[in-house]
Amino acid sequence: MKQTDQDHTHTLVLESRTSLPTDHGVFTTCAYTYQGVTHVAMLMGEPQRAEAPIVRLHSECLTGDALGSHRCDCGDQLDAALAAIAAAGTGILLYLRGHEGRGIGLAAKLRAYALQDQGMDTVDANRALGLPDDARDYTAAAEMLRDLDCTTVRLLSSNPAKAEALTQLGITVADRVVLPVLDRPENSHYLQTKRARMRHDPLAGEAGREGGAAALTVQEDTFPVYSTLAEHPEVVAQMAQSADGFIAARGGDAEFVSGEADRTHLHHLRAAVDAVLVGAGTVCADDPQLTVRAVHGQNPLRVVVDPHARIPVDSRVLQSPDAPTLWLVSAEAEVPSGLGGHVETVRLPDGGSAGLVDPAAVLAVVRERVSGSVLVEGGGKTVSSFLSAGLLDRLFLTVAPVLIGDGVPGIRFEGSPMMAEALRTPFRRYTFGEDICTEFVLSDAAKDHDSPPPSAQ
Ligand SMILES: Nc1nc2c(ncn2[C@@H]2O[C@H](COP(=O)(O)OP(=O)(O)OP(=O)(O)O)[C@@H](O)[C@H]2O)c(=O)[nH]1
Ligand SMILES: [Zn+2]
Repeated sequence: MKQTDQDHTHTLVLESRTSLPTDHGVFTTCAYTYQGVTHVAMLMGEPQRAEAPIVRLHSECLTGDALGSHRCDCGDQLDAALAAIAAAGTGILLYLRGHEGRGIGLAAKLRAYALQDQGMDTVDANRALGLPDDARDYTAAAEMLRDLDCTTVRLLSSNPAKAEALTQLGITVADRVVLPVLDRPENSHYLQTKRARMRHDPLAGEAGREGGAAALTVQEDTFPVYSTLAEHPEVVAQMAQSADGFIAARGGDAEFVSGEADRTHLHHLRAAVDAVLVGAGTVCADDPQLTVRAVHGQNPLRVVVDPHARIPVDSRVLQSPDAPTLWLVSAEAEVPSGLGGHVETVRLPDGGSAGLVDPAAVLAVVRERVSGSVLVEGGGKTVSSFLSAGLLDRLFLTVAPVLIGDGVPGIRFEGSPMMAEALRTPFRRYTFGEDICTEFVLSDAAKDHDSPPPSAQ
């Protein structure tokens, strides 16, 4: 790295180079001054040796980055970018000062917020103040990248205008990657406006499309837990229920308790596991396909626990050959003939007089066929039976802001008479649009697989 001339305002000055330990590891940190403004470059690895290192141009946002504002997604983007660079081991984040409020400055941005409180969107608020929609300049960023010897980059951004600006300044944007940052209730209108009026890309999982100067890659590994599940065989469950604990209305109607982001999360889980398991009631009520569609990935083995062989012959798990199906029925159950070659029928060990299925026996049959993770996906009784048998390593429980009143129950188990004995485990929280997902990390094995560890209780 070269030390550039000191006193010309139009030349870039490398002021200092040091190291910064952060939540995401130790970054090499450089201060650069250009035209009187000091910016920061956060580096990991040796990006100059990479063909096209990942690079984030992060526009300063005091409210979002430092004060935790949920009005925008800047804080989440900053965190996700540093995490992505740390995960890749190589990359650069340029923290661009002077970009506050898309270049209009902090005071004007807060005035624009006040106008948004009265109903204007982010674009019209800037215009009402007589200010441009976007006044950011990326010359300093391009100069820094040149100084760092990185003139071909993979840009972490959902804004095609950033890629175009860099391209015009002589930086090759080989690819643009959308960071998986989910909308929050408070900023979803802002993010929708950016998508509708400022050409920003949709959320990961919504759609992939060609955009701007470079092709767009939607990053698939949205949360680290997906790779954990792909690497370590765990038994996990996923469930979406209303705030009052029901997975469907009285008549069985379950469309749709949770929203789009929760569905994408479910498909990520399906893609990470070798087998997805449901009870007969779920097949009868919802006729699910149990395949991976919202994200890229392989379809897992479909397992249906159905002692009385009551699922309809024309259900999709029995009819569609998109994935193999393991149909677990009792010794006495009558099974129709002529099923497709993708269906394997297996007789469960005797469940005793009550005909109750032993989750451990079910798991043993599944384990004879797959070695990776298993996802227990529904319904309430099936997930609850695996939970109370102590067989779950993790539980993802999404709660939607809806009250059903009475309906098909979600998680229900015997529980404990005293609150002190209730099940409290380390957990993580995810905001999926309007829904909140809690990941309960139940087993010691799951805790061991996690890095960083979940928050303790
Ligand atoms: N003027 C104005 N600026 C805003 C508003 N909300 C956030 N910002 C600023 O917008 C800048 C970030 O730009 P965004 O459009 O959110 O995102 P981007 O940087 O273009 O795109 P990504 O690379 O995908 O993050 C930051 O400097 C914020 O301070 C707003 O309502 N009005
Ligand atoms: Zn912001």
